[in-house]
Parts: sequence; C-alpha cells; structure tokens
Amino acid sequence: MNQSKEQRILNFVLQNAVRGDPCSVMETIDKYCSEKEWAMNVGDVKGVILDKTVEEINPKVALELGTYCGYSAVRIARLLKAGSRLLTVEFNPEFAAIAKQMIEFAGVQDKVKLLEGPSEVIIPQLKKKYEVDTLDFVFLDHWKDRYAPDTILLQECSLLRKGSVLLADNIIFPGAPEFVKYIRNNPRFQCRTYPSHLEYMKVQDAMEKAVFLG
Ligand SMILES: O=C(NCCCCc1cc2cnccc2s1)c1cc(-c2ccc(F)cc2)cc(O)c1O
Ligand SMILES: [Mg+2]
Repeated sequence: MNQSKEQRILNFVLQNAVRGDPCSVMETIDKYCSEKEWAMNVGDVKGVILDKTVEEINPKVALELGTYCGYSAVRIARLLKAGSRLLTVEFNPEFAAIAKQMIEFAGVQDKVKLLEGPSEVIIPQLKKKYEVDTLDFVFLDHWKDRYAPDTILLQECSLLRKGSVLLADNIIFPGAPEFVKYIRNNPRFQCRTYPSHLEYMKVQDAMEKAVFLG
C-alpha cells in the first residue's frame, strides 16, 4: 500500500533531521514541503508570527486545534517554559499517529499532550478530563468553519479568562469569513490582523490575533 504524503514527510524528518532538535525538525519539514510536496503546515513565514505571539504571552496552558503532522505543535512547544503544556487536538487518526512520532522525534513530548477527536467533543472535556482551568493561548488551525463556533464554545465552557489570546491561521486563504465577522464585531475581543503569505506559496494569507477582554 503506497505511503501517504504525511508519512513521506515524517520519513524525510526521521532520515534528515536531528533527533531532539525542534528547530531541525521544523527546518526539515519546511524544506520538504517547499521543495517536494506542499502541505498545510503553518510554515516558516507565518510561523514567525506564531513564535512572536507565543513568546509575548509565555503561556502556561496552550491549546492547538488542528495538529496535522505536528509542525506547529513542535514550533509552539519549543518555546514553552518548564511546567507549561500544550494540548493539541487532531481529528484524523492517521495524522495523529504521524504527529505523535514527529513530536517525540523533536523531543518535546513532555510538554505536549495530543488529543484525538473533534473539537466540539474535546473542548467540553478540557476542564474535568484534562484538568484545565483556563487557557492562556489558543491556536486555531482546524476546519475554518469551526473557528467561530469553537470560539463560542470556549467561552461557554469558561475556558477563556481576561487576557486569553486566540491566534487564527488562514483567515484569507482558505479563509474563515464567519470567524472574522464574529470576532471583529465582538466587543469582548480586541483584534489585530497580521497579513502574511500562505505556507510555501506566493499567495496572500493572514493570521488574526484576538485578545479576550473578559
Ligand atoms: O484545512 C486546513 N486545515 C484544517 C485541517 C482540518 C482537519 C481538522 C479538523 C478538526 C476538527 N476538530 C479537531 C481537530 C481537527 S483537525 C488548511 C488548509 C489549507 C489549504 C488547503 C488547500 C489550499 F489550496 C490552500 C490552503 C492551508 C492551511 O494552513 C490549513 O490549515
Ligand atoms: Mg493552517
């Protein structure tokens, strides 16, 4: 049975990156996906916006919706201080299996908990099952039509506190129009748009940062 693109990306990392070195894993994925096969990692350009946001917040508890191959989980986890943790949610079991291996190879497995399932099921479990009080940072990179409903669900589950920061990928391409409409007109969020480019392409994209005002 021939390999998936995601398996080929993992194999390229296992063969070319340095075990235990998150930057080496990120660079190797970026090299493969810009030179050989495009894939929907946040990538090296938008990745800098993600880095700056994480460094500014220095989250104790971070949530990522949309793990894929684990590129942004490695990117976020490498910046987390001792005792901080990232919960990352993936819906597709094949992708989750790849991401698990990617996270372990990068050596950030002690900071990352990979949860499998749809966001609307996992989010309501975060408090009781995963011992979350509130989230300091949320990276939205899953189904674009789930960004708005899941932002509402996070509020309903009292998972946001004054100052919690959401960062959403792809608000231009593929686009998340309902989320943009919801968040920018909502007095409970302070929003800022970061124009950028789609991963590995000369296509316009952007990320939206939204601070919950409580
Ligand atoms: O769809 C994208 N990401 C979402 C994958 C959804 C899987 C999940 C659903 C779900 C539900 N619950 C919990 C966890 C999860 S994970 C995506 C797509 C493009 C793209 C695609 C074609 C193209 F031509 C140009 C760009 C670029 C991107 O940066 C993306 O992020
Ligand atoms: Mg994305």
